[in-house]
Amino acid sequence: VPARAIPEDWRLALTAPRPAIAGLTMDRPRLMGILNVTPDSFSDGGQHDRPETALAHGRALAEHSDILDIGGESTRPGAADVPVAEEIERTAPVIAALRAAGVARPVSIDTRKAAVAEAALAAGADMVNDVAALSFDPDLAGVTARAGAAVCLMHAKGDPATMQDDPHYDHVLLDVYDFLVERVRAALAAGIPASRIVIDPGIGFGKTLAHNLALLRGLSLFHGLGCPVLLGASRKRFIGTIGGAELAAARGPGSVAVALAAIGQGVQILRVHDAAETRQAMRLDAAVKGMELGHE
Ligand SMILES: Nc1nc2ncc(COP(=O)(O)OP(=O)(O)O)nc2c(=O)[nH]1
Repeated sequence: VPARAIPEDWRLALTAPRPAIAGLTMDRPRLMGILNVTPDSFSDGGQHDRPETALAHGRALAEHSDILDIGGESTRPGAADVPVAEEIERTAPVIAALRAAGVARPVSIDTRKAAVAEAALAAGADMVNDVAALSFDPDLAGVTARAGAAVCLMHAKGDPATMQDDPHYDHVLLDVYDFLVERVRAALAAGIPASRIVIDPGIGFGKTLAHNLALLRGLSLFHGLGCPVLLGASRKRFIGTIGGAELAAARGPGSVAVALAAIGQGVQILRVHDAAETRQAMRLDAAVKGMELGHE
Protein backbone atom coordinates (compact mmCIF):
# COMPACT_ATOMS: atom_id res chain seq x y z
CA VAL A 1 0.00 0.00 0.00
CA PRO A 2 1.63 3.29 -1.08
CA ALA A 3 2.61 5.45 1.88
CA ARG A 4 0.63 8.63 2.45
CA ALA A 5 3.01 11.50 3.08
CA ILE A 6 1.66 14.51 4.95
CA PRO A 7 1.44 17.26 2.33
CA GLU A 8 4.12 19.88 3.05
CA ASP A 9 1.71 22.80 3.29
CA TRP A 10 -0.02 21.04 6.16
CA ARG A 11 3.06 20.27 8.22
CA LEU A 12 2.44 23.55 10.01
CA ALA A 13 -0.89 22.22 11.19
CA LEU A 14 0.98 19.40 12.90
CA THR A 15 3.69 21.54 14.46
CA ALA A 16 1.58 24.53 15.43
CA PRO A 17 0.04 24.37 18.90
CA ARG A 18 -3.00 22.14 18.66
CA PRO A 19 -5.70 24.54 17.41
CA ALA A 20 -8.90 25.43 19.18
CA ILE A 21 -11.97 24.54 17.15
CA ALA A 22 -14.95 26.87 17.64
CA GLY A 23 -13.23 28.01 20.82
CA LEU A 24 -12.63 24.45 22.09
CA THR A 25 -9.04 23.43 22.76
CA MET A 26 -8.26 19.97 21.41
CA ASP A 27 -6.20 18.94 24.43
CA ARG A 28 -8.89 16.54 25.62
CA PRO A 29 -11.75 14.60 24.00
CA ARG A 30 -14.77 16.81 23.34
CA LEU A 31 -18.45 15.89 23.11
CA MET A 32 -20.68 17.21 20.34
CA GLY A 33 -24.28 16.86 21.54
CA ILE A 34 -26.81 16.17 18.78
CA LEU A 35 -29.91 18.35 18.55
CA ASN A 36 -32.00 17.15 15.62
CA VAL A 37 -34.86 19.55 15.00
CA THR A 38 -36.42 17.24 12.42
CA PRO A 39 -39.56 15.08 12.32
CA ASP A 40 -37.69 12.10 10.83
CA SER A 41 -34.13 11.73 12.20
CA PHE A 42 -33.31 8.05 12.41
CA SER A 43 -33.11 7.80 16.21
CA ASP A 44 -34.86 10.84 17.69
CA GLY A 45 -36.96 12.34 14.92
CA GLY A 46 -39.95 14.31 16.17
CA GLN A 47 -38.73 14.46 19.76
CA HIS A 48 -37.15 17.91 19.62
CA ASP A 49 -38.65 19.44 16.50
CA ARG A 50 -40.75 22.14 18.12
CA PRO A 51 -39.08 25.37 19.33
CA GLU A 52 -39.90 24.75 22.98
CA THR A 53 -38.77 21.11 22.96
CA ALA A 54 -35.67 21.98 20.94
CA LEU A 55 -34.71 24.73 23.40
CA ALA A 56 -35.26 22.47 26.40
CA HIS A 57 -33.22 19.63 24.88
CA GLY A 58 -30.50 22.04 23.77
CA ARG A 59 -30.15 23.39 27.28
CA ALA A 60 -30.03 19.88 28.74
CA LEU A 61 -27.44 18.79 26.16
CA ALA A 62 -25.33 21.87 26.91
CA GLU A 63 -24.87 20.59 30.48
CA HIS A 64 -22.76 17.68 29.27
CA SER A 65 -21.63 18.67 25.77
CA ASP A 66 -18.75 20.89 24.69
CA ILE A 67 -20.53 21.85 21.46
CA LEU A 68 -24.11 21.48 20.22
CA ASP A 69 -24.75 20.20 16.69
CA ILE A 70 -28.08 21.43 15.36
CA GLY A 71 -29.56 19.74 12.30
CA GLY A 72 -32.74 20.50 10.39
CA GLU A 73 -32.52 17.77 7.73
CA SER A 74 -32.19 14.06 8.35
CA THR A 75 -29.31 12.46 6.44
CA ARG A 76 -30.45 8.89 7.03
CA PRO A 77 -30.53 6.61 3.99
CA GLY A 78 -33.55 7.48 1.87
CA ALA A 79 -34.27 10.74 3.70
CA ALA A 80 -36.33 13.33 1.83
CA ASP A 81 -34.61 16.57 0.86
CA VAL A 82 -35.83 19.49 3.00
CA PRO A 83 -36.52 22.81 1.21
CA VAL A 84 -33.98 25.50 2.20
CA ALA A 85 -36.58 27.83 3.74
CA GLU A 86 -37.93 25.05 5.93
CA GLU A 87 -34.45 23.92 7.03
CA ILE A 88 -33.64 27.53 7.97
CA GLU A 89 -36.94 27.83 9.83
CA ARG A 90 -36.17 24.69 11.81
CA THR A 91 -32.65 25.68 12.85
CA ALA A 92 -31.82 29.41 12.99
CA PRO A 93 -34.57 30.33 15.49
CA VAL A 94 -33.45 27.53 17.81
CA ILE A 95 -29.87 28.79 17.73
CA ALA A 96 -31.08 32.34 18.43
CA ALA A 97 -33.29 31.08 21.29
CA LEU A 98 -30.38 29.15 22.82
CA ARG A 99 -28.23 32.28 22.70
CA ALA A 100 -31.07 34.40 24.13
CA ALA A 101 -31.46 31.83 26.95
CA GLY A 102 -27.79 32.32 27.79
CA VAL A 103 -26.47 29.04 26.33
CA ALA A 104 -22.91 30.08 25.50
CA ARG A 105 -21.61 26.69 24.31
CA PRO A 106 -20.22 26.62 20.77
CA VAL A 107 -22.85 25.58 18.24
CA SER A 108 -22.41 23.84 14.89
CA ILE A 109 -25.02 23.76 12.14
CA ASP A 110 -25.38 20.35 10.50
CA THR A 111 -26.22 21.30 6.93
CA ARG A 112 -25.06 20.87 3.31
CA LYS A 113 -26.58 24.20 2.22
CA ALA A 114 -25.00 27.67 2.18
CA ALA A 115 -28.21 29.60 2.91
CA VAL A 116 -28.95 27.43 5.95
CA ALA A 117 -25.39 27.85 7.23
CA GLU A 118 -25.50 31.61 6.64
CA ALA A 119 -28.70 31.98 8.68
CA ALA A 120 -27.34 29.75 11.45
CA LEU A 121 -24.02 31.61 11.63
CA ALA A 122 -25.91 34.91 11.76
CA ALA A 123 -28.02 33.51 14.61
CA GLY A 124 -24.89 32.63 16.59
CA ALA A 125 -23.46 29.34 15.31
CA ASP A 126 -19.67 28.91 15.30
CA MET A 127 -19.11 25.94 13.02
CA VAL A 128 -20.48 24.28 9.90
CA ASN A 129 -20.84 20.50 10.00
CA ASP A 130 -21.23 19.34 6.40
CA VAL A 131 -21.84 15.65 5.69
CA ALA A 132 -21.06 16.51 2.05
CA ALA A 133 -17.64 18.06 2.89
CA LEU A 134 -18.46 21.33 1.05
CA SER A 135 -19.19 19.45 -2.19
CA PHE A 136 -23.02 19.72 -2.30
CA ASP A 137 -23.46 23.52 -2.32
CA PRO A 138 -20.68 25.44 -4.11
CA ASP A 139 -21.37 28.53 -2.00
CA LEU A 140 -20.94 26.88 1.38
CA ALA A 141 -17.14 27.06 1.51
CA GLY A 142 -17.18 30.81 0.89
CA VAL A 143 -19.92 31.39 3.45
CA THR A 144 -17.90 29.43 6.02
CA ALA A 145 -14.63 31.21 5.20
CA ARG A 146 -16.15 34.69 5.29
CA ALA A 147 -17.80 34.00 8.63
CA GLY A 148 -14.50 32.80 10.09
CA ALA A 149 -16.33 29.63 11.11
CA ALA A 150 -14.83 26.21 11.72
CA VAL A 151 -15.90 23.38 9.43
CA CYS A 152 -16.25 19.61 9.74
CA LEU A 153 -15.58 17.80 6.46
CA MET A 154 -17.18 14.36 6.49
CA HIS A 155 -16.74 11.51 4.01
CA ALA A 156 -19.87 10.14 2.39
CA LYS A 157 -20.08 7.87 -0.66
CA GLY A 158 -23.04 9.11 -2.70
CA ASP A 159 -26.02 10.94 -1.20
CA PRO A 160 -28.45 9.85 1.51
CA ALA A 161 -30.93 8.49 -1.04
CA THR A 162 -28.54 5.95 -2.58
CA MET A 163 -25.43 5.71 -0.39
CA GLN A 164 -26.24 2.33 1.13
CA ASP A 165 -26.92 0.64 -2.20
CA ASP A 166 -23.97 -1.77 -2.23
CA PRO A 167 -21.04 0.66 -1.56
CA HIS A 168 -17.62 -0.50 -2.76
CA TYR A 169 -14.03 0.66 -2.02
CA ASP A 170 -10.59 -0.45 -3.22
CA HIS A 171 -9.33 0.07 0.34
CA VAL A 172 -11.91 1.82 2.55
CA LEU A 173 -9.41 3.44 4.94
CA LEU A 174 -7.15 4.80 2.20
CA ASP A 175 -10.03 5.75 -0.10
CA VAL A 176 -11.67 7.77 2.70
CA TYR A 177 -8.28 9.26 3.62
CA ASP A 178 -7.62 10.35 0.03
CA PHE A 179 -11.10 11.84 -0.25
CA LEU A 180 -10.50 13.87 2.90
CA VAL A 181 -7.09 15.03 1.61
CA GLU A 182 -8.87 16.41 -1.45
CA ARG A 183 -11.66 18.04 0.58
CA VAL A 184 -9.22 19.68 3.02
CA ARG A 185 -7.36 21.08 0.02
CA ALA A 186 -10.65 22.47 -1.30
CA ALA A 187 -11.41 24.07 2.06
CA LEU A 188 -7.91 25.59 2.25
CA ALA A 189 -8.33 26.92 -1.30
CA ALA A 190 -11.62 28.53 -0.28
CA GLY A 191 -9.82 30.43 2.48
CA ILE A 192 -10.69 28.26 5.47
CA PRO A 193 -7.45 27.95 7.50
CA ALA A 194 -6.19 24.49 8.50
CA SER A 195 -6.66 25.51 12.13
CA ARG A 196 -10.43 25.59 11.61
CA ILE A 197 -10.84 22.27 9.80
CA VAL A 198 -12.10 19.05 11.39
CA ILE A 199 -12.37 15.78 9.45
CA ASP A 200 -14.74 12.86 9.88
CA PRO A 201 -14.72 9.40 8.19
CA GLY A 202 -18.52 9.37 7.99
CA ILE A 203 -19.58 6.17 9.74
CA GLY A 204 -22.69 4.80 8.04
CA PHE A 205 -22.52 7.10 5.01
CA GLY A 206 -22.03 4.65 2.14
CA LYS A 207 -20.44 1.95 4.25
CA THR A 208 -21.24 -1.69 4.95
CA LEU A 209 -20.82 -3.13 8.44
CA ALA A 210 -17.34 -4.33 7.43
CA HIS A 211 -16.42 -0.87 6.14
CA ASN A 212 -17.58 0.77 9.38
CA LEU A 213 -15.56 -1.66 11.49
CA ALA A 214 -12.45 -1.18 9.32
CA LEU A 215 -12.76 2.58 9.74
CA LEU A 216 -13.23 2.27 13.51
CA ARG A 217 -10.19 -0.02 13.80
CA GLY A 218 -8.08 2.37 11.71
CA LEU A 219 -9.25 5.73 13.08
CA SER A 220 -5.74 6.73 14.16
CA LEU A 221 -4.73 6.84 10.46
CA PHE A 222 -6.75 10.03 10.06
CA HIS A 223 -4.51 11.97 12.45
CA GLY A 224 -2.10 12.06 9.51
CA LEU A 225 -4.31 14.75 7.98
CA GLY A 226 -3.17 17.12 10.72
CA CYS A 227 -6.74 18.14 11.69
CA PRO A 228 -8.86 17.14 14.70
CA VAL A 229 -10.83 13.96 14.02
CA LEU A 230 -14.58 13.84 14.66
CA LEU A 231 -16.52 10.58 14.92
CA GLY A 232 -20.28 10.24 14.60
CA ALA A 233 -21.18 6.61 15.38
CA SER A 234 -23.88 7.26 17.96
CA ARG A 235 -26.89 4.92 17.80
CA LYS A 236 -26.10 3.93 14.22
CA ARG A 237 -27.33 0.71 12.62
CA PHE A 238 -24.04 -1.23 12.96
CA ILE A 239 -24.33 -0.81 16.73
CA GLY A 240 -27.78 -2.35 16.63
CA THR A 241 -26.60 -5.18 14.37
CA ILE A 242 -23.65 -6.14 16.58
CA GLY A 243 -25.21 -5.20 19.91
CA GLY A 244 -28.61 -6.71 19.23
CA ALA A 245 -30.57 -3.47 19.72
CA GLU A 246 -33.16 -3.07 16.97
CA LEU A 247 -34.45 0.23 18.36
CA ALA A 248 -31.98 3.08 17.75
CA ALA A 249 -32.84 4.68 21.08
CA ALA A 250 -31.71 1.45 22.84
CA ARG A 251 -28.17 1.65 21.41
CA GLY A 252 -26.74 3.97 24.09
CA PRO A 253 -24.39 1.42 25.74
CA GLY A 254 -22.95 0.32 22.40
CA SER A 255 -22.54 3.96 21.38
CA VAL A 256 -20.62 4.68 24.58
CA ALA A 257 -18.38 1.64 23.97
CA VAL A 258 -17.54 2.90 20.47
CA ALA A 259 -16.90 6.42 21.80
CA LEU A 260 -14.39 5.10 24.38
CA ALA A 261 -12.67 2.98 21.74
CA ALA A 262 -12.37 6.06 19.52
CA ILE A 263 -10.94 8.11 22.37
CA GLY A 264 -8.38 5.33 22.77
CA GLN A 265 -7.25 6.16 19.22
CA GLY A 266 -7.03 9.86 19.97
CA VAL A 267 -10.28 10.98 18.33
CA GLN A 268 -10.82 14.55 19.51
CA ILE A 269 -14.59 15.08 19.01
CA LEU A 270 -17.38 12.52 19.57
CA ARG A 271 -20.79 13.35 18.07
CA VAL A 272 -23.32 11.73 20.40
CA HIS A 273 -27.04 11.66 21.30
CA ASP A 274 -26.46 10.46 24.87
CA ALA A 275 -24.14 13.19 26.12
CA ALA A 276 -24.61 12.72 29.87
CA GLU A 277 -24.02 8.96 29.67
CA THR A 278 -20.99 9.37 27.41
CA ARG A 279 -19.49 12.03 29.65
CA GLN A 280 -19.87 9.76 32.68
CA ALA A 281 -18.20 6.89 30.83
CA MET A 282 -15.35 9.16 29.70
CA ARG A 283 -14.68 10.22 33.28
CA LEU A 284 -14.47 6.61 34.50
CA ASP A 285 -12.38 5.58 31.50
CA ALA A 286 -9.92 8.41 32.20
CA ALA A 287 -9.82 7.69 35.93
CA VAL A 288 -9.13 3.97 35.42
CA LYS A 289 -6.37 4.86 32.94
CA GLY A 290 -4.97 7.47 35.33
CA MET A 291 -5.51 10.20 32.75
CA GLU A 292 -6.62 13.73 33.54
CA LEU A 293 -9.78 14.60 31.55
CA GLY A 294 -9.37 18.28 32.28
CA HIS A 295 -12.14 20.45 33.59
CA GLU A 296 -14.77 22.50 31.81
N1 LIG B 1 -20.01 15.13 11.10
C1 LIG B 1 -21.05 14.26 11.14
N2 LIG B 1 -22.32 14.70 11.00
C2 LIG B 1 -23.36 13.81 11.03
N3 LIG B 1 -24.63 14.26 10.88
C3 LIG B 1 -25.69 13.38 10.91
C4 LIG B 1 -25.44 12.02 11.13
C5 LIG B 1 -26.60 11.08 11.19
O1 LIG B 1 -26.99 10.96 12.52
P1 LIG B 1 -28.26 11.77 13.13
O2 LIG B 1 -28.04 13.22 13.00
O3 LIG B 1 -28.51 11.26 14.48
O4 LIG B 1 -29.47 11.29 12.23
P2 LIG B 1 -30.24 12.05 11.07
O5 LIG B 1 -29.21 12.36 10.02
O6 LIG B 1 -31.28 11.06 10.65
O7 LIG B 1 -30.83 13.32 11.66
N4 LIG B 1 -24.18 11.54 11.27
C6 LIG B 1 -23.12 12.42 11.23
C7 LIG B 1 -21.75 11.98 11.37
O8 LIG B 1 -21.45 10.78 11.52
N5 LIG B 1 -20.77 12.93 11.32
